[in-house]
Amino acid sequence: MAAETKLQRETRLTGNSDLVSAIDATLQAMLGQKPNSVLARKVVGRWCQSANAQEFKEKIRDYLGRLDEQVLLGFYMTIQRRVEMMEAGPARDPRWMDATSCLAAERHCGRSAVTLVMDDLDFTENYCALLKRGERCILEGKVTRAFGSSLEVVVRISVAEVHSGTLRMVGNAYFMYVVLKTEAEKAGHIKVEVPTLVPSTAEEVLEYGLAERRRNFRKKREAQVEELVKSTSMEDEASSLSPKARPGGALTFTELVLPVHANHMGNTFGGQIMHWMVKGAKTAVWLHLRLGCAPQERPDADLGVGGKPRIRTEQLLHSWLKPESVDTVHFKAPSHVGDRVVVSAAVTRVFSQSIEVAVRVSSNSVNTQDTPTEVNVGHLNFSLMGPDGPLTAHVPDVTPSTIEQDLEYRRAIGRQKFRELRHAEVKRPTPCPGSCSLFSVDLDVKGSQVQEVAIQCISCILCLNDNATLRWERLSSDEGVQCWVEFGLSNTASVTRLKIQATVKASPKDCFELLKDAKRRPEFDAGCLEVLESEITQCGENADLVTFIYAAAGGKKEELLILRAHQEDEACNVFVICSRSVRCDSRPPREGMHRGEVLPSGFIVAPAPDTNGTCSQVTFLGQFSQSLFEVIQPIAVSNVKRFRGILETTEGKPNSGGY
Ligand SMILES: CCCC(=O)SCCNC(=O)CCNC(=O)[C@H](O)C(C)(C)COP(=O)(O)OP(=O)(O)OC[C@H]1O[C@@H](n2cnc3c(N)ncnc32)[C@H](O)[C@@H]1OP(=O)(O)O
Repeated sequence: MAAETKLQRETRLTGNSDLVSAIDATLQAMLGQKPNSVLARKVVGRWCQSANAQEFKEKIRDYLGRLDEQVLLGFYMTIQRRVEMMEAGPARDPRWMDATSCLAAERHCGRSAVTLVMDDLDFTENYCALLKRGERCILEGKVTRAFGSSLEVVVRISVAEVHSGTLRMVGNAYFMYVVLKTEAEKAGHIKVEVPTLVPSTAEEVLEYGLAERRRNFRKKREAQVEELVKSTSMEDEASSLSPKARPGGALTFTELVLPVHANHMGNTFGGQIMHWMVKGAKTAVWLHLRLGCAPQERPDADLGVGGKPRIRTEQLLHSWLKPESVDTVHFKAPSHVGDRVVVSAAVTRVFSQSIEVAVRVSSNSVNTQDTPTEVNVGHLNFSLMGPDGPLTAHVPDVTPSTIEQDLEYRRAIGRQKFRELRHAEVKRPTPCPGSCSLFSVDLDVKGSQVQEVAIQCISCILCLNDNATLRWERLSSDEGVQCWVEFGLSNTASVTRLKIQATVKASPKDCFELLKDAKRRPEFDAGCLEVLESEITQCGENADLVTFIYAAAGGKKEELLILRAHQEDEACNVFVICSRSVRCDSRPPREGMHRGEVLPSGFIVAPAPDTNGTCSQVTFLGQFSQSLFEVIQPIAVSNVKRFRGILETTEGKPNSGGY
């Protein structure tokens, strides 16, 4: 895309009515004047022509010369922030995230599905600053796990920096979807099942496990918040109801659901409801801030929640709200085109680093005006940012005046504790340099988890073999050994998969016995230098934990801690053995040795067609990071040839010599 010229940018921004009316509102507050969109447009134009705040101050002198210099400099920052937020629109607009997650959910189910819950909306980077015009914002939706009639989808937001060619993850959100029943299914009380999802890569296995935990948290949220409120200390309770009440900023507004607000099923688009909720929440916070400002004549009248001097009106002009997190937004019931959607938002509590707003949404059709149905509830958290950093500690807290406000105020602390608890529990491990954390899973050898990981590993290999959506391209066919490659999405984190197949003149059982014997691995695997026999631990009947010493790229040695899982189907004469790297507290990396890691890979051994079980079809399925592909592919092909060589010359008898 050709870069936008300065003039094109100015034309675009001065023609943006949202931006112009926001600047107009700020000017009205600063100058105490009537709406004047012509002036606002001119100010935006001058801002576009200025390279920095100083230049802006000079250029704007004829319009706003009477304003204090500091105010003008702050005003420059305000416009900058608004433009950044506006340009980051697609990334943070919940409508885009909802549409993305819906596409992923419906693709998996092959039928219509609706949003039930959205949560864990987190932005890890200052996405507004990253997402400049001309950069590509990529929203990727992926099903993490299917349950019964529901499934979880993660939406990852990244920014592709066109000039540097890098892809940076800036945020993510999780959605629960439920498949929509047909009229016949509803009438017959038929239970609908979503197709199961078999994770294949380590990343998917990790998300798969965490999805279950996240679901449990969602389901027990309300009860657990109540528990946490009960356990809140007496000091917190004492700070609640007070005769000197200062209720949180609150407002209610009504929206008419038009066809443009509805999704392809005629329901109000979940993302549209979230958009209204965000609008309501932000306005409630601004009201709270406006009403809670220190009076000009007594600037030190009262303190903010963090014990800092209360925020002043002029500071508000240069501040902006940063979304911190969105607690579970639960879509309890649908609303439809023609409904009146009523959004009520109220600030419930101000913490030293965040401001919580409760938003309730109800809906009713024109003939049920007096009996609205609650369709949605959510809690959104913001922090107040100024040109020099956070200002939340300067914001006055809510002092509840009614029993309902008091209840919400207490629950806010329960919700905050719940958020912390959930984050600690479902947090994805962050890679630490030099340690194996990219592809490995954490393992407690004595726990039941070993069996679960073993089964997932087997499923992963079977899924790779059977998955009709994978695109295998034939790479080579040499001495009866065929090799295919499957390239994933070409982004930095992507994985390359390799399939190698050969017919071996030996029974599937003999092939399997050779593969299963960890000590014999170096006989056919050129990279495997040693197997630490004293470190082979049996984990139940179908798995073992083995430390291998491998030759890593560059000739250095590295160790791999591998969980090997196997499955024997004697009746069908089909055997599967696969391995993946793990982390384990009882087996830390030995001193001076780098611990490498590998993604799940393995062998499927089955009778070769038309050989009556005397010959086997051996299929190797491997997954590697793309950078290693060139090195690994020829080694993997030659390993399969060596493996075949051992079995065809020595009949694979245990310890019968080798190479
Ligand atoms: C185009 C983008 C998508 C959209 O925008 S859709 C528009 C926005 N969404 C909506 O309008 C949906 C409104 N909600 C509804 O209509 C109903 O709540 C909905 C989704 C049909 C479900 O109703 P029911 O069938 O009565 O619910 P149910 O109790 O049988 O549960 C169904 C599945 O959901 C699960 N569930 C319920 N509460 C949960 C929670 N708090 N956290 C996580 N999962 C939860 C429940 O376990 C069940 O799943 P499973 O069958 O066990 O897998």
